[in-house]
Amino acid sequence: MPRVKLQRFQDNASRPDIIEPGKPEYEQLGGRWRTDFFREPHPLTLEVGCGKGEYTVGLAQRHPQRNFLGLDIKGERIWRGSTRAEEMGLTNVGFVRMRAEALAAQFGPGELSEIWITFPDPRPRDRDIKRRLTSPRFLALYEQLLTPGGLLHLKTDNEGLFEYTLETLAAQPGARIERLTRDLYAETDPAFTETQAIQTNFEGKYRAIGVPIKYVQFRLT
Ligand SMILES: C[S@@+](CC[C@H](N)C(=O)[O-])C[C@H]1O[C@@H](n2cnc3c(N)ncnc32)[C@H](O)[C@@H]1O
Repeated sequence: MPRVKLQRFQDNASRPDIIEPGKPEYEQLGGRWRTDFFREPHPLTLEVGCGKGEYTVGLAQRHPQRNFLGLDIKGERIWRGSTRAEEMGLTNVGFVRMRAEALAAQFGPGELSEIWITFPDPRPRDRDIKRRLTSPRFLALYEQLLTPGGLLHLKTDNEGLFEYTLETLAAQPGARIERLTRDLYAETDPAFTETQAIQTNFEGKYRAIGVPIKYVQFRLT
């Protein structure tokens, strides 16, 4: 393994803001994240597939009265988010290295106030539908972990995944779409201002080449 990567993994192992396999808190904080992990027991927002954590850190900076967790399977990406949060002196942000499939082992029922799904891998092949982060299997998981009426947000460049998600929501009893746009940055409605304010790494790349960003905000209950 390259030396820099190894060093980052070692950093992750000693950072209290990162929960990952091998640490005593891993899969032990369910129902207690707000009180036992964060400094203040504020409402908790989770970003699934946070990559380098720009969005989680950006949200945490804008909302000091809330707590934010970025989740990703890649330790090196999480290291970047954690490093940025540390440089900014943020105390309302953390990261967890795990697969989203195992969410129910990490969080208690109703523990999350909001979930962001930002530029998930589109998984276009039929045999990978189950792995899409907005497939019925994942929506059922999110519903279990969200407070009743909790908000979900999807941002994506990918038309196929976006339309798939809308079809899935239409077939989901109780699901309600609150806001929807197929071109977020063309919107002048102030309802979208907050969502335009922070960009993920992938979002910046797609915007730079003129790909419209799709966004939907919804509730499952
Ligand atoms: C296309 S990148 C987007 C990263 C970031 N959200 C952004 O917009 O810049 C997708 C991210 O999701 C993570 N990921 C994909 N499948 C995952 C899974 N099942 N559980 C956790 N993370 C996953 C990948 O490691 C990657 O960092």
